[in-house]
Amino acid sequence: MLRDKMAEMPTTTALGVEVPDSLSAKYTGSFAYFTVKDRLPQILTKAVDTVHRNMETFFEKYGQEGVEAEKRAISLMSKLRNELQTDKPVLPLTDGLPDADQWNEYLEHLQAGPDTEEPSWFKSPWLYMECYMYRRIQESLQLNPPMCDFDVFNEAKTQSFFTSQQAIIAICTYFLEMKNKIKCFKDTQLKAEFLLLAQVALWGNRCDLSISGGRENSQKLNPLTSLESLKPSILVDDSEFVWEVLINRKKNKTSETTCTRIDIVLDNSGFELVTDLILADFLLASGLADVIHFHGKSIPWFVSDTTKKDFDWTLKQMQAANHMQMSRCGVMWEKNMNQGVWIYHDHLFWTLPHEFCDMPLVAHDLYAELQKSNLIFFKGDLNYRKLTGDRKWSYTVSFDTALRGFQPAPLCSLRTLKADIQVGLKPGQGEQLAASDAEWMISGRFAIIQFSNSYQT
Ligand SMILES: O=P(O)(O)OC[C@@]1(O)O[C@H](CO)[C@@H](O)[C@@H]1O
Ligand SMILES: [Mn+2]
Repeated sequence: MLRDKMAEMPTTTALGVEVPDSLSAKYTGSFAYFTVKDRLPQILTKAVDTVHRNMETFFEKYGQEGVEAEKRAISLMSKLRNELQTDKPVLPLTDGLPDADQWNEYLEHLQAGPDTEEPSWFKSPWLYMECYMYRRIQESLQLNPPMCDFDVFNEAKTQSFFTSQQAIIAICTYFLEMKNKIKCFKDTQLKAEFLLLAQVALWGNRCDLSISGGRENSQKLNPLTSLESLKPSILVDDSEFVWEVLINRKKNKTSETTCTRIDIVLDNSGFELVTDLILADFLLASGLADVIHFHGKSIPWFVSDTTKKDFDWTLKQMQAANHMQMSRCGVMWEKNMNQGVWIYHDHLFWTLPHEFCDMPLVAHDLYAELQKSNLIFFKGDLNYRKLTGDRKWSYTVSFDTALRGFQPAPLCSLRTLKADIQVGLKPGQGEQLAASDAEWMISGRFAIIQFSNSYQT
């Protein structure tokens, strides 16, 4: 039973460091508390409004049956909002989706845990409760066909793509001009371009619709013009180590058969996804990689996270754009997918509540898949929270310690800080930031490029 396995998870790290408590809304004043109290209800209200606004369309498409299904879905989401706001106990899932049992086993694990109280919104771990909310939104639709495939966040995601057009055009134009010369680049030039595109993908993570509570949050300005001024805001910059892994692998290639695989665990669709696709294209064009594996979400998640539908829509939208550079990128990227040098996965694990250190136990197939990678990029804040277990680590605990054995391959987090958790800082660095900017961990103004190479084969 998963519950028994989870119960065996050590409470100290391999280095004997006590594993701290999880972030939780039980800590009033924490970002978790503010999120559960204010932000999640806002996101839920927007989701209900979106379903409401589509009533007409549903009637045209599905007649009265569709309208009745919508009304039932709305009432389930409204009930969910009430449970959240009144700190009701967590309920098991009833929609019979393939992951429902794993969710319910996780709930049993919490119920059997040391806390005497029933798992609930303002008492249980923040990571669990926030993930659970998005899975309950899916349940409210799944239980009411033909709503099953309706994405309550689709409008916001597509809108975010369109309002980022100028920025997308700017980075596509830059990339294509650079790509035309790439075959003549020396390693120093390749390195400069890698560092630049990694930073574009890093700051692309600010375009996230969960932190904005579902409000518009796209990239309007050309991101290339602000990179230099943003460098001091990168609190941990391990990009040199990442570069070393890439260039050493390229230099030590013994034969054409040696295949370098890079994985990108995606985050938000829209502008951030385009920055990830440009980075992926560069890694292939530079010869630093031979194949890129993308990992997206299997259901609509944290408002703007990328699903397969979003990924495919973005490629189509790029190809159909009436701007040449966008369209040329879209055509190249569609070709990469068709030729199998870009591969898309959406394992159910990414939309479970688990910390990544549980992956070998809970999703051994995915862990084994990631062990085939030569380097894994994890985009964004939620992935960082899961990498580090969303726990109350002190700032100076090492990234490796916080990973608690999650080491499938060399890995790098590209994350703008939007939750009150950060490890791997220098002594005094966190305190200094807190003194100068009370919101340094939640505003998205700061970022990290954090690398771990202590993978275990
Ligand atoms: O993973 P992302 O898109 O970078 O950020 C997700 C996020 O907006 O949602 C949570 C707060 O609601 C935090 O993890 C973070 O602020
Ligand atoms: Mn996200």
